[in-house]
Amino acid sequence: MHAPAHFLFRTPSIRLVEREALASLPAHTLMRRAAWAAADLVAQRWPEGAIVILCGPGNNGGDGAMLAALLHQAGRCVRVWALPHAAPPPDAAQAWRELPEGLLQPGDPSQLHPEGKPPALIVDALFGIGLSRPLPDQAARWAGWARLTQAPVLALDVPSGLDADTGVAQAASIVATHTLTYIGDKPGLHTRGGGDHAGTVGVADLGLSERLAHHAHGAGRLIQASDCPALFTPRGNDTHKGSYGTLGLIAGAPGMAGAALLAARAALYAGAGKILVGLAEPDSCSLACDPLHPELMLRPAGDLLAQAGSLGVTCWVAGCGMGTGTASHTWLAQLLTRLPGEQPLVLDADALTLLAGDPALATMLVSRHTPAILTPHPREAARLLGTGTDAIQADRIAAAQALAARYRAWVILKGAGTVVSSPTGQWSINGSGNAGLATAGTGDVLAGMLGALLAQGLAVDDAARAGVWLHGAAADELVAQGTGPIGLTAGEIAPAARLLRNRGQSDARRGPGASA
Ligand SMILES: NC(=O)C1=CN([C@@H]2O[C@H](COP(=O)(O)OP(=O)(O)OC[C@H]3O[C@@H](n4cnc5c(N)ncnc54)[C@H](OP(=O)(O)O)[C@@H]3O)[C@@H](O)[C@H]2O)[C@@H](O)CC1
Ligand SMILES: [K+]
Repeated sequence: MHAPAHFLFRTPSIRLVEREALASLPAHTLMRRAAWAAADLVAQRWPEGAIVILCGPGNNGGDGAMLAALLHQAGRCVRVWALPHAAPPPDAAQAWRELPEGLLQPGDPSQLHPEGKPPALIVDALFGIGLSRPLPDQAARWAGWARLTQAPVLALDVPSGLDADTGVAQAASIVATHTLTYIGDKPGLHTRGGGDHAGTVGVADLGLSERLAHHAHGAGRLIQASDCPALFTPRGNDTHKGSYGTLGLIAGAPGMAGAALLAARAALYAGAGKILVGLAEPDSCSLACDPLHPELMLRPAGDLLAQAGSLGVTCWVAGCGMGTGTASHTWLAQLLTRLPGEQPLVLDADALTLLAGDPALATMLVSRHTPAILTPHPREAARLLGTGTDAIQADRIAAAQALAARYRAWVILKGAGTVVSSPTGQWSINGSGNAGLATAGTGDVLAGMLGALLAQGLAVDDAARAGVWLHGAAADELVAQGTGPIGLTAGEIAPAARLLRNRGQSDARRGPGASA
């Protein structure tokens, strides 16, 4: 539970550390360390069988060539194919000089056993962090061949074709089952296409972790269970419902009551003491109570807001299926400016659309003392920034930071590898979750969970990180049980999250050694 933070570094920081190390270490040291780290991994993970290594024209190709020499010395059957390289950089040139004769193959790896056994392992050393344009046709063909073999693929540093900073993958990118990344972990391996292309990610720091630590101020973090200790703090016996907060939820316009119930039930399962649901319906509620969860208290949104002062609400969530009409606009403005005190606030879905459409609401949000949490998906983020979804997805970290700065809020940019940014631009990427979450209602569940954690007194930064991690981890738990990713339903996430919190809490009670 107390693992050190797992940092993520963008390419300029990695390049800086690489340059410092190259200047102070004997020639070729780093590439040798990179190749040794890969050779160790291959020996452990794929101890037998033939290995194909695909090399590119730069230092990533040099890593591959040096790895080939080491594996050959260890008695492994290795074949190397290389893209044309006129004048490789010095480290790579040295690696090619050291490559034993006979390993470098002419032609194309697809000619290798066309109908026969695939190699035990394909190593992708085509391109690393130096890829600056579309993959050349030959590399694209080799990547396609590697996919067809269905052999395990180990990418050195970065799967070729995947952007190490943004996770944007070219169509022809290598799809790796494993990635051994060098010096420090990289955001592009964990957001957008990173999850699909990098497989299991390991880090070889090449002895540079201390140097890299000097650059941690601009780095991000991968959110893991160990970053969310507050989720697993054991509850005291001498507590009551008031100890765990009262959540006020403004959600569920006519036809969208499901969104309100999903969010409210998720908040209940995430441990909120009391939940008041203000249904976004004009006069009276079409739903008197939730028959499955009569614990939830339902009333019209207007009534809930009018009574807010006497109800002791400790956190508000607004937006899930709330609608974007005049009444919803009024309720949102009321939430932002006219309630007694200033409780933590989560804005989702329709609340974000309203915000994007009215600068006056944005001004109210920015004027809050305590930053709110915004939970846009990429299309909502595009509306909030006045741009297109493609621009958001082209650099999700930059988009989350820009949103956080513009609205002076915590931003949770949803999607594969959810990005969290603080109002001042400190960013993290969620390390949990899977494609099962790509279904209606999961956003409502996340909003409800975040509200519940805030209502229970978590600080906004802890709640933002813990909420996204718990939501993703619950989906991972469901997949592990066979309930997804296909057909996972949003309503199943909350009970799985409850299980994880309680399991982690009882592990915490048992003390060190127990797993969350
Ligand atoms: N330096 C060190 O000590 C260490 C480095 N390490 C390793 O080096 C990797 C970075 O090496 P790198 O900078 O040489 O970049 P890399 O990814 O090999 O590719 C650049 C080459 O590809 C070319 N090129 C680019 N795009 C292209 C395209 N579409 N189509 C065709 N060509 C294209 C580009 O040509 P140019 O753009 O210059 O014309 C250049 O020749 C890093 O990921 C790690 O694996 C580790 O060993 C640790 C120690
Ligand atoms: K690579």
